[in-house]
Amino acid sequence: MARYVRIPGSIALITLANPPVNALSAAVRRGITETLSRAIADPEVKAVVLCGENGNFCGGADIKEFAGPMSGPGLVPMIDAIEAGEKPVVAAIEGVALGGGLELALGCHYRIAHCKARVGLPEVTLGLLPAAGGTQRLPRLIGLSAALDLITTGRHVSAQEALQLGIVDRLTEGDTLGVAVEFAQSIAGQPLGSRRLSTRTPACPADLDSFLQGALVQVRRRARGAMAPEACVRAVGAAATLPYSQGMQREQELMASLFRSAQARALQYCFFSQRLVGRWSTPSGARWDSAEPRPIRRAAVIGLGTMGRGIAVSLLQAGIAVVAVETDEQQLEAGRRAVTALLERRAQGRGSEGPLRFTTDLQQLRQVELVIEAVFEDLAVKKQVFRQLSAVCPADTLLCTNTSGLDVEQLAACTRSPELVVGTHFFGPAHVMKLLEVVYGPRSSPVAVATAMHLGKRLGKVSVAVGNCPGFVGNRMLKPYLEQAHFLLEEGAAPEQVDQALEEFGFAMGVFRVADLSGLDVGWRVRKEAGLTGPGVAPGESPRRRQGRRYSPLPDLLCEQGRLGQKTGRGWYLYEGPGAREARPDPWTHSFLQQYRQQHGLQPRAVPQQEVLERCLYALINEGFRVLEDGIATGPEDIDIIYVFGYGWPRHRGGPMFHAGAVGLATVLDRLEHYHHAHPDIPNLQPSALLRRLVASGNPPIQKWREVIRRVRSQL
Ligand SMILES: CC(C)(COP(=O)(O)OP(=O)(O)OC[C@H]1O[C@@H](n2cnc3c(N)ncnc32)[C@H](O)[C@@H]1OP(=O)(O)O)[C@@H](O)C(=O)NCCC(=O)NCCSC(=O)/C=C/CCCCCCCCCCCCC(=O)O
Repeated sequence: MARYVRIPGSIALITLANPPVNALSAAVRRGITETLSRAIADPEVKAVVLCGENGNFCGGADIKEFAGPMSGPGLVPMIDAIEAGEKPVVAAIEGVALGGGLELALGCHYRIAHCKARVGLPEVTLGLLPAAGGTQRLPRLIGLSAALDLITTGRHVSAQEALQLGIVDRLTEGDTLGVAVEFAQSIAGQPLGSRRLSTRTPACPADLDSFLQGALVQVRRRARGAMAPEACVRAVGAAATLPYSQGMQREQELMASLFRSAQARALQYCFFSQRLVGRWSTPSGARWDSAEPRPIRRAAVIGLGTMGRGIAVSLLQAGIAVVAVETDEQQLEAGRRAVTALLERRAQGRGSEGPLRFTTDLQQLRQVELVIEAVFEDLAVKKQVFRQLSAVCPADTLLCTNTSGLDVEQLAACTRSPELVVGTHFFGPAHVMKLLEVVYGPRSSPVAVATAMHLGKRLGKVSVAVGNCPGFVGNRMLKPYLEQAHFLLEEGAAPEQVDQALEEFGFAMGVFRVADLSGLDVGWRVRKEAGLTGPGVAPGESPRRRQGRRYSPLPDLLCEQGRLGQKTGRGWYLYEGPGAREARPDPWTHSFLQQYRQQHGLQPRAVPQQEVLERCLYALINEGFRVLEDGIATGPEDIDIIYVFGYGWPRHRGGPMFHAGAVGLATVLDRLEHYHHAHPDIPNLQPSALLRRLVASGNPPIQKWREVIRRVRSQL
């Protein structure tokens, strides 16, 4: 797992060989330890070059090993041995040097990188810290402040920035290995002194205490409730205040507190799930490894509202030529201005966008290979657009809809080639948010799904393939969550109390603050169309019952009052004025709720925080199990990735389905049974068959759920 070659000029070349990213598995660590001893023992060898196979230096410790007992040589003594050796070791960095990979390079005496390489210490994103000396050596190399930034964000740094920061000594545009070997020859025999980073003193800000205090406040704000960023600050702080060996001890202690934590497990699950969702399949047998995506060079976006603008920007930034279409000149002009402004704002340092054209003429779509419709969320309007598109575009054009939950199959039915219709559900702002739900209908062809999934990847999104049903995965599960939040208000809770419980759980914003931000009229329109409120409601129907089940008209009543959220300066909360962002609890809302409860004979009670969390989250999770039963998502990982990337679910809690497993499926079942017993008129609280089956199967680990799901589906 590490190859050793003697090359002319007294250089030993050690190559990490564990494709695809040369992760530091036990075998690789053993290989490095053995080959290094060999180089040190060989009197002919004057210097060593360390590189990685396959165009990658090293992607870090082998994350798969973290789940089991760690064995084999430790990373820390291995890296210490490199640094302490009397022969210079040069790291030749191509591709990535991440995590333990960069720590390994920091143990080397020199670092030479290819200009396209990336380096970083992303351990924090896995719920860990760089515990192979990274928190102690990096501050000694680039100063405390820069090291803290890299270690607490885990961001990847380009080779150019790495050179500026002083992480690497030299860049090359050509043959990295050749340059490193030549360099190694040139420095052989020179004293190593301060090239050993552990011997240096880190450069620190003048007021260290308040600097570290500020850093703690900042990381707490950024990732509410996450343990690893705080531990990173403390470990880097130790580099500033303790001698190297004691700092290393502190680093190990802090790592031990994270290593087996539930948060680290959740974050590592997210890492692998993000990759797993790329290996999609559909019930009709289409698969990621057999369906060939079509190349997309020219696309069109229909509708330049907020979503359409973001989608156009996203396509352009991926180098795809875009025809942007609006219905009339005025809307087109507004769209043009908005898209141009977005591009200008994002252009700094880029400027490799595809060409952009604006038009009101659908005939201009004859040359495009893919169209994304992003018009008003109204089935009749969208159907009309699809009919027109089908008439104008070549028959083999892929037609995508950016609906957030309407029936993709009904749109497909309006076209000549229904097999080339899929949903591409972007999340706003579409040029920023990472999630793309790719929705296949019963007739979507493998090539259509593959092309949309591949397009998502090109746009830098995490794409998840899901089946067609109202709301797809994300919005379908959101419905029971929102519903519980409204019921809790009826029963005595205040919006800020519900939000506080959810924010303490880790959401950046609670449900009511999100509703105010997105606009309460969005859901109002959907409920009107569904006949739940407005003129479609049967006369004489009780305001608190719809279609035989409990219903809360609270959000409808707010909309009727013109309280649409931030844009009107009032919603569930009160704002300084229309468009202002700071939400303040509103006495009006409190007295409105009081009157509402009186009017409906509801006795308010103190709702415990635990109940807020359980009812909102378990109702959402229960719907997740139904989504799995129905085959709308293939596995729990699809749901979790959708929620982490699209709905602000705290990543360190792994996603709703992972959370259910972490709490214990039997507990979730028990609490749902309890709440359903108390509220028999809320069908969403009735535990799903799959949840029952998983509990009966002995609460298997989430990686084994798919087997149970297959059995349940085959029986349903
Ligand atoms: C940028 C990447 C490297 C590459 O991206 P890309 O080209 O897009 O490819 P991917 O699809 O992402 O990856 C390809 C496959 O490779 C797998 N992969 C990638 N990286 C790793 C890895 N590090 N380990 C294992 N496998 C990896 C990936 O899963 C893909 O396979 P598949 O499709 O899933 O099958 C990108 O991959 C990337 O970003 N990788 C992760 C980089 C990273 O985060 N590195 C940091 C890893 S953590 C680390 O390095 C830690 C170092 C310090 C450890 C010290 C350990 C000491 C233990 C002490 C224990 C103390 C307490 C003990 C107490 C107790 O026992 O109880």
